[in-house]
Amino acid sequence: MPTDQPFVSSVTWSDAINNSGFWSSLAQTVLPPYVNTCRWFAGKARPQTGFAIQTVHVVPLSDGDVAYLLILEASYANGLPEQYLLPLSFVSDRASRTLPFRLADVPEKGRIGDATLGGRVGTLIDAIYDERFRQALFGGIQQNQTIAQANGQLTFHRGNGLDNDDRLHSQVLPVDSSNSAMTFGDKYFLKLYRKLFSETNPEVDMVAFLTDESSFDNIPAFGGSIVWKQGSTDVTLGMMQRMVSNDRDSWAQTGDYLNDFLYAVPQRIFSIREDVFEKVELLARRTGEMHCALYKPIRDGIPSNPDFAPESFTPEYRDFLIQRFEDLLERRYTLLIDNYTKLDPQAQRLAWVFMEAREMIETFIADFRTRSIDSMRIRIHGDYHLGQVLAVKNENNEDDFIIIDFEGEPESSISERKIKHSPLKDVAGMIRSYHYAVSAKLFNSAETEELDPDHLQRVSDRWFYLIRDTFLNAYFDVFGTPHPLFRNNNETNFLLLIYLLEKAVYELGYEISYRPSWVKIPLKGIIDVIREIEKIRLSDSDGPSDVPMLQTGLLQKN
Ligand SMILES: Nc1ncnc2c1ncn2[C@@H]1O[C@H](COP(=O)(O)OP(=O)(O)O)[C@@H](O)[C@H]1O
Ligand SMILES: O=P(O)(O)O[C@H]1O[C@H](CO)[C@@H](O[C@H]2O[C@H](CO)[C@@H](O)[C@H](O)[C@H]2O)[C@H](O)[C@H]1O
Repeated sequence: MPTDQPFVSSVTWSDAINNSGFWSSLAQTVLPPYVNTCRWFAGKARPQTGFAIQTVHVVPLSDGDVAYLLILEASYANGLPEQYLLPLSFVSDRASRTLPFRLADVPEKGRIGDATLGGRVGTLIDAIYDERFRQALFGGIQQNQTIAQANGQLTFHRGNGLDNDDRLHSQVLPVDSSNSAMTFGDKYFLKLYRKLFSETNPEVDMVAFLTDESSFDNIPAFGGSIVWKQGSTDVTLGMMQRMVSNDRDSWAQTGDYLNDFLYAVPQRIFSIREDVFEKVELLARRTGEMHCALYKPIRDGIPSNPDFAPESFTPEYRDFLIQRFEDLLERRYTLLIDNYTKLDPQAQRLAWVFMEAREMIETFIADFRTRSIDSMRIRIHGDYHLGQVLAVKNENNEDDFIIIDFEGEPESSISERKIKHSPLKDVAGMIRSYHYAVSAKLFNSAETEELDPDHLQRVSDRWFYLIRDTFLNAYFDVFGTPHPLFRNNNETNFLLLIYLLEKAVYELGYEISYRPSWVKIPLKGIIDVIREIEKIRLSDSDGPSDVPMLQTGLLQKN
């Protein structure tokens, strides 16, 4: 618990809803130190100017008690305020014996602080750890409930993936991430979104669409959602899906396969097991099938669902992508310059090549404005990598994959996340992820510590190129080319390079901020694309000719 001072108020827990003084006092005392310890709070590193409780919703519990859903506003010295969801329960010492859970089982991260409310001594906890609250959410979804609130309504929507179940035992998943997850009887998975936006979360759109309007089975079916309706604005608070019994995610699975590969490297044996290629092909097929399911062409001039109707590469989209890329580049170059001296010499060399290539990259991106592109854009996963795919057994006990987490890129706004892209953006995400997997394994393992880095780089590249090409071939086989999504190889190559570069540049910021020792991985990815751009530039007679050549000498040493 982050504060030792108990929160004392003469207001009782059940009367608190109507007492604004109670909430402002809570927001100024107990909540700031607590929220700053929470994994889901993204504002920890920003200068904060205060917290306020913007809205409080009541959630009635089965025993007559209540929990509250707080919409907490965090304000900063710079930039716009952010809204977070904080569910709150009060466990009084007196009532604790009659509850269907033990306070002692609530983990430290779920304990907000001791409190005495209306003379009752107890503990304020994050209500996700209160079984009664979890059951209230589940019951609300099952019954399509609407609970009127002072500020709008709390509405629960039942999805097509829900059966008629009796009470199912619930649990909070221990994974620490930017959201919170709970499970119901190993059958359903409910995610509560912590950072809120005044729009429907793209994950709900995507999962509901794939469940209800496609035959794509490799996602957990849509079980329902929890929405705060405020006039015409829908704020998504949570989403339920079928729970998937899984071994691990594909990142962990690929890591295991890479262990076998890694152990042979010091003996100068290059060996990839056949089943590794089979897994890569299967994942590529599932990825292609997902994109086919998201491609709903307009028939007789009428889209089946306008939100998912394919669109062309309009001038507006091109401008948006170029602007977004230029802003990203600007932010990354600044970050790189600020952190340059902290990088090791090898990373500094790679960073230098990236900095030298700025003009060439900008010209390559700008070329996107005028290049002829007839391929179409659709809604895509948007944050696709190996960690977003669960390794499962299907009903015939065969290996398969289930795709999760359709929320989109965490750095982007919700409107941006709903913009249609070429599905090659997802393909680029997965290719980058394979590059990460092999690089992280080969360059961070004791087994290869003594090996010549240039040799290791060649081995790593060889693994990556084989896997990448296996993935791409199996992916395109799903469509048969040409396809409206991939009109010709020229367009495909160009778009793939753009999205690969964008992803690697994005990752550079993620690694500088969170895992500086991994910074070389995206830098190497960026430089690989730069080399490809070079090749295109030299062979493309229509291409720009006044861009300075790269200092290729720097590229020879990785
Ligand atoms: N339907 C599901 N069934 C079982 N486990 C799931 C399901 N969805 C997600 N998970 C597990 O929960 C973790 C977090 O889910 P994810 O959707 O990635 O949430 P976040 O947006 O918080 O990262 C996943 O890595 C996976 O282990
Ligand atoms: O938390 P999210 O899944 O939304 O994604 C963020 O974190 C990811 C790391 O967990 C990060 O992914 C990068 O590292 C992965 C290996 O840990 C690798 O597989 C991905 O290809 C690479 O992009 C992701 O970029 C970030 O948004």
